[in-house]
Amino acid sequence: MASWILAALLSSTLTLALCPLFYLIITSLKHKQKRTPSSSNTYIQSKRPVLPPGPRGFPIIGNLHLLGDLPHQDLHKLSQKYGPIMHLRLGQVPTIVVSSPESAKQFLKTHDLVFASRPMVQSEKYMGYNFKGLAFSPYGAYWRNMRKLCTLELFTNSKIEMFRPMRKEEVSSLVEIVKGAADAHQVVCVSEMVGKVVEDMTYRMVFGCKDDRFRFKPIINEAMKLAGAFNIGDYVPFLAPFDLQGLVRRMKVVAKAFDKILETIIEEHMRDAKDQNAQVRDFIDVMLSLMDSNNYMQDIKLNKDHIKAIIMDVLAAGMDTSANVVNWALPELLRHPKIMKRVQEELKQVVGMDRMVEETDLPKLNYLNMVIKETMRLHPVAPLLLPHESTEDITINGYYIPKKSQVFINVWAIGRDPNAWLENAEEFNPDRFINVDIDIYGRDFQLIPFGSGRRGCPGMQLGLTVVQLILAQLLHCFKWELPNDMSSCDLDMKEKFALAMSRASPLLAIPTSRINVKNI
Ligand code: HEM
Repeated sequence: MASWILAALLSSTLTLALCPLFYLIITSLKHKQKRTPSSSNTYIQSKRPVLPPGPRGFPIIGNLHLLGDLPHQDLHKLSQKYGPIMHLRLGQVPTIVVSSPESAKQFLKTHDLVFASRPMVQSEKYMGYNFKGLAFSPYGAYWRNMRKLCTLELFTNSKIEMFRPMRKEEVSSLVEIVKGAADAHQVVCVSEMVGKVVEDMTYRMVFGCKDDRFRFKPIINEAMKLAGAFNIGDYVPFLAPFDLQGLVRRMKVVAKAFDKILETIIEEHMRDAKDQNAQVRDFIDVMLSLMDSNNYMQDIKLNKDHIKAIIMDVLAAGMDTSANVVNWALPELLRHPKIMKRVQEELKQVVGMDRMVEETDLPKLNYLNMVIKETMRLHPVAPLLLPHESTEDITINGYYIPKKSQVFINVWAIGRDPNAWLENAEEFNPDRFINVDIDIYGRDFQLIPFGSGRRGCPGMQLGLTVVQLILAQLLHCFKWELPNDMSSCDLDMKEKFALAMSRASPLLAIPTSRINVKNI
């Protein structure tokens, strides 16, 4: 971070003409005029709405220097000083950080419509077919149509149901591989195996198969890295043409590689669709069938680029998110053996010891579902959600929020808010949900790992089904221990920030078979 800020400063001093600098200084001064001193009371008492409190910034970079490798944690610390609605300037972009359940409700429910847009970032321009995807499209008719397409055609309950046999097959292959390792007393890389099974499930849903030609993972990993990076071109727009970090160059490489594979796959699907007996098997078939039909997509004639952009979103949004939840839950259970034992007792009661878990068992696994909630409270895979953007000036709690402010909802901080989670907010304790009516679907603002409101996750049900099934199966079929006599206190729980936050180091563990092996 520091190196590219320095690079930006140096090159801006050396290469920029005077005009943009004057413009910047004047813009900075305008921002400062709207600010008042740093006590939050002063803000509320003032008659004219003022920006929320926040740290002072430097010209050009604003407060960018305050964000390190784990920006959600840096913003959490700052919000402890400046309050639950805080203002920063990241480069030239006014940014609001929201860090309490009550204020999140104001942004995502009371004023949902005003904050339903997304900032127009370079990654989406270059890798998202010029804003044709769903996740990073600005709010408007296009986004509404694409959202309808996804919720009415792709992520429906009937589609989730249609892919149930496929999920069963994939989880059974995972169990077989782990069983092989258990029989040989081998250490397995849980993170890698879970990542692979979610990846294969996603390919089969989107493309109808998991052909080795379609190994998108390295491309998606690079795309996620680029989309999650703080790109100076987004924050100091007049520096965008210089591509100081070389990110745009890499985005173009990703876009080209992705497009080449997708073009082949879509062409193959189009050829197959000409067959009279062709069936709709996967997401591409569904979208191709909408290309020629008169449908609800007013004014939008669906073409290949729309389909490719939606596929990019589904691969990026669907794979790492679900895998990361499982990869945070298992180490928490290894660190808390009593909780692990309780989950396994529940599995024994509900499923029995002579068969594997079926999806019909999942709603009955109450304690497992509490473990998942608790995991997502402490380890939300999108700790700042995706950035929202305001479409008009608005005043909230007496604070002026300018149009085109970027808004981060810090769900990582909200999950640790001691006012919302009274007892030992930092402690992993699923029992806190016993007889407590807090759900995970966006209704209760102290727990919103899928966001809430118009931009909330449309793949939530699908993601949760995958998480529950894999976790239940791994815990039912196997006992788990840490390798090399490692104690649970030594388990590294460091985070790696990205669009989907993962563990910094992969989880290694030793499985031992737990249920009657003949029935695996
Ligand atoms: C456990 C797994 C998942 C988690 C934790 C998760 C979380 C999220 C979050 C936090 C957002 C942003 C909400 C906001 O900005 O307010 C989001 C958006 C989105 N998610 Fe998910 N997600 C998961 C699984 C999935 C799956 C499986 C899919 C699709 C296959 C998916 C598709 C999307 C899309 C398309 C958006 C953008 C929605 C929009 O901007 O309108 N997600 N997700």
